[in-house]
Amino acid sequence: MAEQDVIITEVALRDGSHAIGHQFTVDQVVQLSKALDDANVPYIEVAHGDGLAGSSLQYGLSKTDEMALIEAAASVCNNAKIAVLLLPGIGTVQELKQAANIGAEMARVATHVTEADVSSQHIAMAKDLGMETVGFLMMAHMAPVKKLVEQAKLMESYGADTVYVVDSAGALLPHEVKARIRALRENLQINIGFHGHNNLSLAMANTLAAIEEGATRIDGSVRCLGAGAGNTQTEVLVSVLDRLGIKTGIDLYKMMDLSEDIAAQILQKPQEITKDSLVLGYAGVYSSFLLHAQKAAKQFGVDSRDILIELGKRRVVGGQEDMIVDVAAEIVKKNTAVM
Ligand SMILES: CC[C@H](O)CC(=O)C(=O)O
Ligand SMILES: [Mn+2]
Repeated sequence: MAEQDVIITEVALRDGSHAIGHQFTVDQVVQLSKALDDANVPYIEVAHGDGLAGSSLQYGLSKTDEMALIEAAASVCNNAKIAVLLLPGIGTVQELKQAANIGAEMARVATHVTEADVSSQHIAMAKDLGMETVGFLMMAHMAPVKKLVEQAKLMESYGADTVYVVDSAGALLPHEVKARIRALRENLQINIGFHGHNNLSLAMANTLAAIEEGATRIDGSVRCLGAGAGNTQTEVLVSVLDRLGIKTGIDLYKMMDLSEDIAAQILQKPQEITKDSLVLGYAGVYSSFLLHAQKAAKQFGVDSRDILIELGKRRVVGGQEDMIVDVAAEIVKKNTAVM
């Protein structure tokens, strides 16, 4: 029997960046990475929430240069491999090279679910750099299964070792996850992964549905330290998989301890499904939009849920963060006209 049936990537140090306004410090990253490595977590993703070079006015400025965070994480891990996320158009092959030089061993190249073709250069470069490569198809609820398969096959043809179904909005229902993973399983030769968000309280159910259909690469965030309501909670996932007899190779007690002692201290407030994170899942909006929408709601004196619902109707995708303020301003205009 294999040592691991399911391989977990811990994403708190990248996806969790959204939840804390990209304020990670070297000290936090060192503490968490060291503990995750000690708990035998195989992959730890570290980067700005929006991937390499995400630090900007558009996406939010990082407190600490992400390269310093990546280097710090790599320097304290004995077994865990450091993964980085890269969204072509935000990050470039230059940042990828830099990350590889300082210890990143896995490149996860993320595109909108219908735009896999923009990943070919970055996947090829990651392979040239000797990195393990992942194609990350975001906002997977926005494309029909056939389209998703077509896009995943493109990533496979560029050399990706794994393709992920990414439920960025936490909008997918378990039967929708099943259909997607099954179709990928039937049509691709490479590993299939799943990345969930808990906005509709379905991250665990969706993850189990994905595993049932053959996904072997799964993302989790300890203490739900991820965008929106967070991701599938890693320590809970490890417990559930253990009960199912599915091996992750992760030490459960150590995972629970680091959740309590380190991750909980990083969160500015305990992670829960709030009215706003719930609306992300309900309306199908990118989880990373949460803090931006809340900020705009405050600035314009409107209900953040109205902004998110409208963004969902307009099918706004990553990279269109400027629309959040536009929508808030339009709601004010509309409300004033009615008065
Ligand atoms: C903005 C990138 C995004 O946070 C990637 C991701 O984790 C997702 O789409 O869920
Ligand atoms: Mn995510």
